Formats: sequence, C-alpha cells, structure tokens
Amino acid sequence: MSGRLDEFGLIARYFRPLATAPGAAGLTDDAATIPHAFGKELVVTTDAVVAGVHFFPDDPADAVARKALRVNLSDLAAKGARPTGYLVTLALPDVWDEDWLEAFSEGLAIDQEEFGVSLLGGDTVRSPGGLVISITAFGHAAEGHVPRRDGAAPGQRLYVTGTIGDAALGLMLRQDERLGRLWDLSRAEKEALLDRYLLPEPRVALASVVGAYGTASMDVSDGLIGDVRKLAEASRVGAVIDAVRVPLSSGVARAARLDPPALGSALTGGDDYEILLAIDPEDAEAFEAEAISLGVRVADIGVLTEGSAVRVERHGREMIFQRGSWNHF
Ligand SMILES: Nc1ncnc2c1ncn2[C@@H]1O[C@H](COP(=O)(O)OP(=O)(O)O)[C@@H](O)[C@H]1O
Ligand SMILES: Cc1ncc(C[n+]2csc(CCOP(=O)(O)OP(=O)(O)O)c2C)c(N)n1
Ligand SMILES: [Mg+2]
Ligand SMILES: [Mg+2]
Ligand SMILES: [Mg+2]
Repeated sequence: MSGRLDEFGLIARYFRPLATAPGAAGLTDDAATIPHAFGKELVVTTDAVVAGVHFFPDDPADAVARKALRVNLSDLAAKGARPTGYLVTLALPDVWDEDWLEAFSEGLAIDQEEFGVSLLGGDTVRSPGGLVISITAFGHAAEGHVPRRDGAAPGQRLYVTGTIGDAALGLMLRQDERLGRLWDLSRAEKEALLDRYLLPEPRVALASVVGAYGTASMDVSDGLIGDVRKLAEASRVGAVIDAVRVPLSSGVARAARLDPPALGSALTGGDDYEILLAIDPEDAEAFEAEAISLGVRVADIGVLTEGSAVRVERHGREMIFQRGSWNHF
C-alpha cells in the first residue's frame, strides 16, 4: 500500500506526539535545544540499524523502533550517562504502510516511557533501497565520570553485565530452526534467545555505577572477544579472559555443551548490548554490591595485563577464534 500521508502529515501524526521535551518545539522548528545541566557532561552517540543487516525486514515495527533506540541507550550507559533525548532519521522504502508507522511510533512511545526520554527531532526521507533508521541519542553523566575505552590498567579486573551470547544464538535460531533440537532447548529457552535478539536490554539502570567505578568501559555490540580486544587496544594493555566465567543463560550453556561451536558463536556473535568494564580490584566488592542492589548481574571474567595479547582460556587451554566479532566489511 502506498502511503496516503505526505512527509509533513506523517511527521505530525506519528512523531509529534513523541516530542514531549520543550526543546523539541513540537517538531515545528529547524533545530532542537537541550538545556544545560550544571555538574553534568552532555554525552552523545549515534547508531543506525538497517533492514537485512541489523534486523529482519519482517520483524515487528515496534521491536525495530525499540532496537534502534536501545542500541544507542546502551552506548550512553557504557559512558555512565542516563539518556535524555534522541533524534531519529527514517529512510523509508518507496512503498510504506501506515500500520507499520503506527506500530513503529508506538514502540518508541513505550521505550520513551520506560527510559524517560523524549524525541527531539529528526528527518524523514524516501529510500529507493531498504529501510534505514538512524538514531542519535543524548544523555547526561556526572562531570569527570565518563569512562572511556582507554582507561584500563594492568591488574584491573574485567567485568561484564548480564549474560553473553543469547542474541547471537537467537539470530542463529532465526536462520535455522533445526538448531533448537540440536541444542535441546525448551520452548521457554528458545523464546528467551529469540527475544534477546529482537529486543536488547540496555543497562541504563547501571549507568551511574559504571560512571562511578569503571576505569574503562564500552558496550558489547560486535561480540565479546573482539570488543575486549578493542578495549585492551585502546588502553594499551593485554587481557586474560576465563571463558568458564563468562555468564551464560541456561539455553546458551546447554547449546555450548551439546554443540561446542555454539560457545564460539556466543562469545563472538554480538548483539549483546551488555557492558564490558574494567574495575580496580579494591573497588570490586563495592561495585558488585551496587550492581546487585540495582538488580543487574555482573561477572568478573578476567584480568587486564601488561603487553597487548588478549588470551581466552578454558580449563587452562587457549581458545582460538576465527573472528573475534562482527565486522560490517
Ligand atoms: N562515519 C563515521 N563518522 C564519524 N565517526 C564514526 C563514523 N563511523 C564510526 N565512527 C566512530 O568510530 C568509533 C567506533 O564506532 P563504532 O564501532 O560504531 O562504535 P559503537 O560500537 O560504540 O557504536 C566511534 O567513536 C564512532 O563515533
Ligand atoms: C538480520 C541480521 N543479520 C546479522 C546480524 C548480526 N549483526 C549485525 S550488525 C552486528 C553488530 C552490531 O552492529 P553495529 O552496526 O556494528 O553496531 P555498533 O557496533 O556500531 O554499535 C551484528 C552482530 C543481525 N543483528 N541481524
Ligand atoms: Mg556505532
Ligand atoms: Mg558501543
Ligand atoms: Mg559495531
């Protein structure tokens, strides 16, 4: 069905109701404003999601919208920032559907409520190719408490939040449903993996704790092993990761037992949107206690070392990976 609304009708109907912040000017102006917050740092990030690359073209529109927003909130949380607002650029295929757009804007509305953010503006254009959604998100962090990727030092511990590999195995299940039998997954485990792929859970609740304790931090989007390498390289350190300590959900743990290559996929597949951070050993106990009090599971998966080698061990043996993480090219 071809759209009946024109560009501006579409913006007014589906996006204006989301522009709740005064600085968004009801989406009737050339630019938005963000008020200054004393003692805070304005943190900004952008990530695009593309049909066929980051999600399946037939994924529900509300989930696509929420994924596009959440991958950005994940980057903010990794920098110790709570989100405040965001811009959306929507490149819509020639043929679009009002039901799709309505579900898309409803998805954004749900997450605006959940994470306390407002739409600030954006752009809507026609795409002769596939659907592309680019979001730029803004957040505030306490001044001087924005952990970068380059702050880790030898002797510090490496922590990761949540569980790793659910989304990557969820994606593999989407691509080949027979894997569900090979991995002997229950219905609930299968659903959990598929859900994690469809809808990441950014660790927004942990932002201030990450800012307070992280000496270096990043979110895990491309794959744990490759992302550890990025953090280690930025910090000019090496690392030893104990694969046995990497937290796995019950579905991923069983898949890894029954089908050993699934462990490699979990550790390198990406789409986790968990936070990887370095912590001074003296702060480890306090950090763990604060994370637990916020309901976020954190696990010590290894140590940062002198040098530049990133080694992954399992029961004392080195694990070798063909690829440590996703790469677009
Ligand atoms: N086209 C671009 N123009 C400017 N900066 C870019 C571009 N693409 C990526 N970057 C920057 O390169 C760095 C790495 O990007 P990326 O791997 O996408 O980070 P993340 O995984 O946190 O989204 C980031 O600082 C990002 O802002
Ligand atoms: C249909 C589909 N195929 C493959 C993937 C796997 N995948 C695509 S991009 C990506 C990495 C994360 O995306 P990227 O654009 O690199 O985000 P960033 O690292 O910039 O946050 C992964 C694991 C997917 N999510 N969906
Ligand atoms: Mg990016
Ligand atoms: Mg990131
Ligand atoms: Mg990436």
